[in-house]
Amino acid sequence: MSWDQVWIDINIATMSPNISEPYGTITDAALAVKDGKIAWVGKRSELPEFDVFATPIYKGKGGWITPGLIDAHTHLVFAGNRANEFELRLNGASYEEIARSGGGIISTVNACREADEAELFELGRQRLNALAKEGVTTVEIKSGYGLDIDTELKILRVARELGKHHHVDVKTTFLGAHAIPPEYKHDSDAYVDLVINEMLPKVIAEDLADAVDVFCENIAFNLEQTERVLAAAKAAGLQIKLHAEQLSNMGGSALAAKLGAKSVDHIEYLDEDGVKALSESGTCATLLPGAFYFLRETQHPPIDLLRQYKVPMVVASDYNPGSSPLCSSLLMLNMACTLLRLTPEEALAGMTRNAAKALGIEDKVGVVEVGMVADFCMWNISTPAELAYTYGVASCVDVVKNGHLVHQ
Ligand SMILES: N=CN[C@@H](CCC(=O)O)C(=O)O
Ligand SMILES: [Zn+2]
Repeated sequence: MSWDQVWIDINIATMSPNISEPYGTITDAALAVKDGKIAWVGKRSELPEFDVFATPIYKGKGGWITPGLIDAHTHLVFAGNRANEFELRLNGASYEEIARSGGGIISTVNACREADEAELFELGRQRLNALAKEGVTTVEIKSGYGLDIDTELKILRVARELGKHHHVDVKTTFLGAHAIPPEYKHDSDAYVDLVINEMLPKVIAEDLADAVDVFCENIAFNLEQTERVLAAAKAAGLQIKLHAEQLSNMGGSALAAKLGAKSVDHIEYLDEDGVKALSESGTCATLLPGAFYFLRETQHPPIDLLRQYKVPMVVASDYNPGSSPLCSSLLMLNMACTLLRLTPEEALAGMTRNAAKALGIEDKVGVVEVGMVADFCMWNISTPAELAYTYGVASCVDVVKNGHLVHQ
């Protein structure tokens, strides 16, 4: 056998649904990489013979390999911060009150309109580095802090550039319908027209987005406006997804499911009919424990119903300056378990296999299987549950991206 690299002295949490062990585990395992793909995976004792002098061999010292982590929901290109609103909330103001009084998303919009591409790129790069150090190999980045043509395009261009200059793969999402900008305060339908008729065509012409998202909420866009944006995106051949049922039950999830959305995200107020709709359409449910924690929400997403109807659950950071200023994949695994009561295995599936599904890349990444892209992490842990159990002890010792060992 001729391989580019071989890993031994390892255990593997493959996260493959084809292996019935918890985490799709293979203990005393080996893994071989060729041409950027996983070429062989299985028991060390069954590893075919290969040229041990010509092949780099990496020894995992009994640690664990997992698929590279996938953060399927972030807003990590933004300027400024909202520490002042954190203080306001601690003095009694609610997230909705701050948004309605012109703060919230709009204050970050003002900062992003001021910032140039170089500044946004550098801020984004630092945040991407922080996620990469914790084993993230693919990230989704949304626009939505521009709310005018130039700034929305600027943010998406920066996100695309980050993907070109960083080993982490970047999937981009156009979220022009994130909030109603002050200029359209009294005519939100006209803003939706702008998003559909002027922004979206430009986004498509420059190939700046893989997907389109909307914030369907009483402080943002109603159901009819949401449907208009998502239908236009779908007609243009883009993937669709939705910020839905975060602060109230607007029925956005069922609408998104009907339109074939890849995921609905937040979903604290999702009801059983909404869960059934997700199940029928194969739409993923993205849980954002960082926002749940930081906004001190009391309404829990319907985890038991999602389990009952076998809806794939995704866990993401939602990294953003307003509702989740927490740039950490591992912290999200922990919070998904402690706050939302996922099992550590469900949480890890939510940042690997199911996250890949939410981004439409499940045929390439998200599990350690032969033929998949060689994106994986080597962890200094004694059981995969440790990834969710502990926090703050750096345990990601190696990252392999597209078959290359990353030095970070
Ligand atoms: N919910 C809407 N959008 C973001 C928050 C954005 C902000 O507050 O800046 C979210 O996913 O939580
Ligand atoms: Zn979000």
